[in-house]
Amino acid sequence: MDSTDSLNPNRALTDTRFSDLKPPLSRPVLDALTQAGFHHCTPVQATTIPLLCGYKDVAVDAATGSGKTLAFVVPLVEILRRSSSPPKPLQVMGIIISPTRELSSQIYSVAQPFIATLSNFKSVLLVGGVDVKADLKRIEEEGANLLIGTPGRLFDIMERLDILDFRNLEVTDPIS
Ligand SMILES: Nc1ncnc2c1ncn2[C@@H]1O[C@H](COP(=O)(O)OP(=O)(O)OP(=O)(O)O)[C@@H](O)[C@H]1O
Repeated sequence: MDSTDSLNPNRALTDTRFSDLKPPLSRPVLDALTQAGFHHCTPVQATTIPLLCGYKDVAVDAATGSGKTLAFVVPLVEILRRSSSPPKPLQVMGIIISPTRELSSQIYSVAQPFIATLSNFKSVLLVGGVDVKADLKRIEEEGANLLIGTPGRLFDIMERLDILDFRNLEVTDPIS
């Protein structure tokens, strides 16, 4: 944490520990949070993580630095952990879209320790400024279960790579 972080008023912590949340987070995710030095939730995390873990649709508008990244990465990984078997290499289980390369890279880095708790699960960063052919080759060779990137590159990859299986993302329940 740098000196500006400790002065960041948007990141005030609540009394709620990650280990207090209901439904409870899994042990590997709690361990990854502890390892990263995160013990108490920010307000946006305390509010949204339980809702998302309960499969609610959530839209959040919160200040910069308020901890939104973990607020969606933690429930995403929790939900992925509920799957009884690891996905096939080209089975896409989730997509995180963000407007800039920098934000996508930041989300990708923050997500890694949590993604690492999933077995046989591959996340890929897909942003402009990198040779698209290299992205395609990497996906074909290593697989892609979670796509994190910017809209242009994600769309490009989806158009070019029909071997990716998006069927798991289809909405099966009407939103009420
Ligand atoms: N529960 C927590 N405890 C301590 N630090 C935290 C916690 N959650 C997030 N942080 C830290 O707060 C900082 C801001 O978090 P984050 O980048 O997720 O905010 P954000 O709301 O997504 O901001 P932005 O809108 O700029 O993307 C990061 O340095 C992150 O490591």
